[in-house]
Amino acid sequence: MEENQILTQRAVLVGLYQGLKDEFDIRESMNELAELTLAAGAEVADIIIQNKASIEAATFIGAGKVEEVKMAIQDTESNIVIFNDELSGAQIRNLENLLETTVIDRTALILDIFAVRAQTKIAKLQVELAQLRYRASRLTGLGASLSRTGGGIGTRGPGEQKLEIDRRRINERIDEIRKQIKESEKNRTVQRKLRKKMEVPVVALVGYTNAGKSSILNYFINHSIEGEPDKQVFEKDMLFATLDTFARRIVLEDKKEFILTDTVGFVSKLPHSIIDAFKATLEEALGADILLHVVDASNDSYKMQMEVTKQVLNELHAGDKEMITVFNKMDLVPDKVIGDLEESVHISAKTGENIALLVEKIKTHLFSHMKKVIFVIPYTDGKAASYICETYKVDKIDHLEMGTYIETEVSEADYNKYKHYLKIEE
Ligand SMILES: Nc1nc2c(ncn2[C@@H]2O[C@H](COP(=O)(O)OP(=O)(O)OP(=O)(O)O)[C@@H](O)[C@H]2O)c(=O)[nH]1
Ligand SMILES: [Mg+2]
Repeated sequence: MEENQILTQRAVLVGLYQGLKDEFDIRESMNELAELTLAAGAEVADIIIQNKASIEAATFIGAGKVEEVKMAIQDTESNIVIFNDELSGAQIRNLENLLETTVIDRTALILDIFAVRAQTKIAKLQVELAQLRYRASRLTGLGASLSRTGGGIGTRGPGEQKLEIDRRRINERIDEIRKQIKESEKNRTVQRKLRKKMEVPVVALVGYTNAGKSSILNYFINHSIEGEPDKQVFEKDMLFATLDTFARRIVLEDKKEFILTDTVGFVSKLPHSIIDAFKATLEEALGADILLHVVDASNDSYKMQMEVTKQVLNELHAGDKEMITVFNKMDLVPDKVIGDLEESVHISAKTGENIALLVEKIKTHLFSHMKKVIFVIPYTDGKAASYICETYKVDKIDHLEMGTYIETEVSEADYNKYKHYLKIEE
């Protein structure tokens, strides 16, 4: 029953822009809204755009446009209207009364996709948190919508406690989820500390949804010399295929290793509630030593997508992190002159083109400061010897008369700190 209802959902999309200069932007934005609608499992029946200098307080679009939308609903036998901008609770209620059908906004649509895609416990909690926040801020107007049941966009959620709960219960649930998220964060922090201690550097893939982040991670997993090919991550040609941060250990041919993490993709007008709810996991990923900003070079809107990614990174205070821009899907771009940034590389996760170059760049960033050393540490400084052994990958260790002999590679800071123990060449 429910499946059927989802399949037969037909949507009229409505967008508003102000002034001529935004005309191109609104088309880009509406195309994306159409893709999001498809990703949520509904069909797009019609797209209606209004150019209007000011927003109508009660109905967002003007009265004439409301009539036009109503006609479109009837003509196309649609049963949902999706607005490209965030609506207030009152606007949704007014529009639902006038249009006599379900009205949702872009935020609710994105939240809905997230609700369906969330797999792990933490992702489910984060999505529920975002949904509850969205609902809490619209309680006054959302009377009809809140009691909607029966499946379809706008009614799906990870928990069963999503409908007909009043503000107090919503707040209670928000507190409860926050606690649970914090609890699982504690475990992650322990893991992160462990990693830091092992000095395995971390590289994070970030970027617009569908850019190819998971495909790049899978390519690295396949080519890691201590491979765990069964640990491939999910990649698919759809928006928001990845909702969880996955981390995989990658070992390069020269035995240098790093952790590569995949993250949730970004999209324009990514709801604040989502950024907020995913902040904890995103911030963890963004604590990486370097970010790979993955761009779908074959997408006409790639410049806008790069801008959006940068904005979201700024919002997460990761805007000035070390970053390599990775133009991906170059196999689909016929003339290969695209965004020539200084720290950029043009690859294809599909053909493997230029991945070797990307690896070189990653290595330069992660390991160029490392120094090959031979220490002989006297037994009186056992602390230093055990620190070196715990922190770095030791190539050779021996117990000589004068002390512990260690061959390894250390950071510049530790090189300076322990240089008095360097083995003196004879
Ligand atoms: N032709 C081509 N397709 C690619 C390339 N890299 C990825 N794709 C395809 O692009 C689609 C999206 O790839 P994903 O790796 O899932 O993208 P993502 O960035 O992880 O997307 P989200 O998880 O949704 O944020 C898939 O269908 C991939 O097969 C590439 O280099 N060339
Ligand atoms: Mg992905």
